Amino acid sequence: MTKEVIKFDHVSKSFGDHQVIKDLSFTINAGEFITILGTSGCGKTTTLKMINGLLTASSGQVLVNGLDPQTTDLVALRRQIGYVVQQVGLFPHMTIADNLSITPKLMGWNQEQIKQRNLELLKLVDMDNGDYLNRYPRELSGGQQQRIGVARALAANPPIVLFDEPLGALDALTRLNLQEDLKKLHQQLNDHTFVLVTHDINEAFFLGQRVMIMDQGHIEQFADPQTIIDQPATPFVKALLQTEIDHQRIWRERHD
Ligand SMILES: Nc1ncnc2c1ncn2[C@@H]1O[C@H](COP(=O)(O)OP(=O)(O)OP(=O)(O)O)[C@@H](O)[C@H]1O
Repeated sequence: MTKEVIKFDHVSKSFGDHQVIKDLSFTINAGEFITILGTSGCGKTTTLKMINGLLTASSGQVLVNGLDPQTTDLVALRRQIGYVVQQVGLFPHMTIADNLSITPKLMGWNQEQIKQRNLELLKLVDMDNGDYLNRYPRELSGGQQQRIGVARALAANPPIVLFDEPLGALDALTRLNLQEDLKKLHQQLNDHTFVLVTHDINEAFFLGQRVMIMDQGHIEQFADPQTIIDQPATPFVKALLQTEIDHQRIWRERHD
């Protein structure tokens, strides 16, 4: 039976008199890998931040595992939701081990549990092949830092992980590798729900079991990639798909 883990019910969000999110309603089920795709400024990050309580809805209701993020305490929320951002957000003056331990410490785990979990986490993100735990973030490449960012979000094994443009700052090859690894990670974790924001159409369609296409604060289409390709719901979605077809045509013309 499918279980709803994230539910938006007629949610809107305004900053001053600028309404950024307009009457947004959707549900995400346990274990899904959802991508949110849209142009810059359409409200993707705002939507993600209303899931983990960093922003409050101006009207309507957000529910995460039946809880309202606004009225749930920080520790309970961190147990439910991991968060990975493009800027990685590792603390530069803390070792990788200490960065990974932040949430487990907050939850009162003992030293041995934390040590054990750190080793498991490095394995999960394919970084168990070197002595990374005692290094500082500046001693890792951008791709490795991003892997640690993912590991840190998974530290307390939250059932939901939110990713905000996690691969945006990486070169194309590293990005492709990490896309593959994120997909594998989701399969390996099995019942975890991933929600990933991107403006890269290929990334959205490769990773998302369902893709939420947004424009100007509302959903244009929310469906699996094949349905979107076969039956684009709106002129905006058609135009978005066309940009990708145009890119590929230009690429072929240049290289034939
Ligand atoms: N704290 C804030 N105060 C005022 N306006 C904000 C705030 N946060 C976001 N906005 C505005 O809300 C709109 C949506 O922003 P949001 O960051 O959600 O877009 P996005 O789709 O994630 O864009 P991008 O892909 O560029 O990150 C933008 O016009 C932005 O300027």
